[in-house]
Amino acid sequence: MSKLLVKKSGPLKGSVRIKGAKNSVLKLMAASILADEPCTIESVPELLDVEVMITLLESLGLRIHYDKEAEVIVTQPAEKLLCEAPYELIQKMRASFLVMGPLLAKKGISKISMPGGCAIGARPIDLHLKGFQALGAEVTLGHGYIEAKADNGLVGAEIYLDFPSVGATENIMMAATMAKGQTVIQNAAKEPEIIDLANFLNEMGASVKGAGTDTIRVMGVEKMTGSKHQTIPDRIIAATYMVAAAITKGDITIENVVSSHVKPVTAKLREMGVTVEDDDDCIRVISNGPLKAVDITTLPYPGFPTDAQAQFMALLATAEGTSVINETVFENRFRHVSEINRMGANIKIEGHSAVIQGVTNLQGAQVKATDLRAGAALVLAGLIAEGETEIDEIYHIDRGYPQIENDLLALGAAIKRID
Ligand SMILES: CC(=O)N[C@H]1[C@@H](OP(=O)(O)OP(=O)(O)OC[C@H]2O[C@@H](n3ccc(=O)[nH]c3=O)[C@H](O)[C@@H]2O)O[C@H](CO)[C@@H](O)[C@@H]1O
Ligand SMILES: C=C(OP(=O)(O)O)C(=O)O
Repeated sequence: MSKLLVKKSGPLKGSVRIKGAKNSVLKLMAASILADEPCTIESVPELLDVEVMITLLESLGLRIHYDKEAEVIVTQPAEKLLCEAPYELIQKMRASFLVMGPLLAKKGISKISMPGGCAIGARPIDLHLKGFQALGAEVTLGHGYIEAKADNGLVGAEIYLDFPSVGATENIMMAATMAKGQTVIQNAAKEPEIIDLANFLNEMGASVKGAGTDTIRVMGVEKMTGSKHQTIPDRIIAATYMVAAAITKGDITIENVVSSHVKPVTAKLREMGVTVEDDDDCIRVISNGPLKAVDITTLPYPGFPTDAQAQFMALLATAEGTSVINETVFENRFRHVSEINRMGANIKIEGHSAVIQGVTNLQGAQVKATDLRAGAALVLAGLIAEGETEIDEIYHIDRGYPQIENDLLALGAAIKRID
């Protein structure tokens, strides 16, 4: 199994270009199920999760061509679209569940393995299912599978989400594209990835209005065509490299980023005493003084992203003073705490909060990535820890960072992958 070896690296310097967002591209790929014609998706990063989605779509009958060099995926509609997604694929990646909405819209039936909990929490799918039921689907559970069926097709409805779930908003939005009449999703998630998906759906002939606000209106259409779409840049990878600059007292320019997507991250770095210069699509992060402790509460967008929480935990581990991180999005997203503490940090968990007492330095240790962003946090901590840090179970990191070591090497980090 591969590992990453990270050595104390000194200030990282230079520029890095951000690739397409994992959390957007997986949904765009799922949405291509709806099209009667080929779809072209650009800026597709080379990630494990993308491979899983390709396998899943192929298992449903779509034909996929992925040009990794050009970062382009072309999807061809299935001659006979199947509607069942097995456990093997769903358990590998939660975003697999996002094929349910499009399948239901297109075929009137879909049978998907129930996704289990994962390293960051139980992650139920009740809001997705309530949405499908409101659209007229009959939902049954049995033998570990969820079957949703609408013999006479879906019918538009008003749906209020108890929580602005990203996945539920996306799944319901896709299901509603071909329902009869209008669907209104209230308390919808407002993440940039939702807007990207809505734009793609509209380019395919759907009528989705209000994405990016808390009320999304979808007017059903009869048919969806092909489309060509460029994926938005990955705001969480951008945030990770912003932290890399801050933690190593470096100077990194991040290119191909939408600055407004990382505002909460920029604000927290500035509060810590880091200089952040931002243009619309480029951010320079310069860090040379001491880092101040700050408090952070994760929230749905435009709040501070839970997907950047672990990386900030690594950063705050050596800030001056005591910081508190409140995790409000997932109920169990602190598994990285014990790993960062193995490196000499002083972090205590109190319910949904982590109290971080800054220490003067970290020490390299053998640690393991417990989930994707936890892994990224350990890489960041390894960059400033005395000696060498050996990170195991890095397949988690490969789910969401295309060859993280190459980006960091180019910025001057001492990092290598070993088998
Ligand atoms: C592939 C992808 O895009 N993943 C992102 C997506 O995950 P995902 O779409 O799974 O996240 P959600 O916004 O749905 O989940 C947020 C919270 O709502 C709860 N919930 C969700 C659905 C539901 O039916 N019932 C329910 O209780 C979840 O357990 C969690 O506590 O948004 C999260 C929140 O920004 C990010 O951390 C993930 O990186
Ligand atoms: C939690 C994440 O992804 P997923 O929802 O695919 O587990 C993430 O991207 O940080």
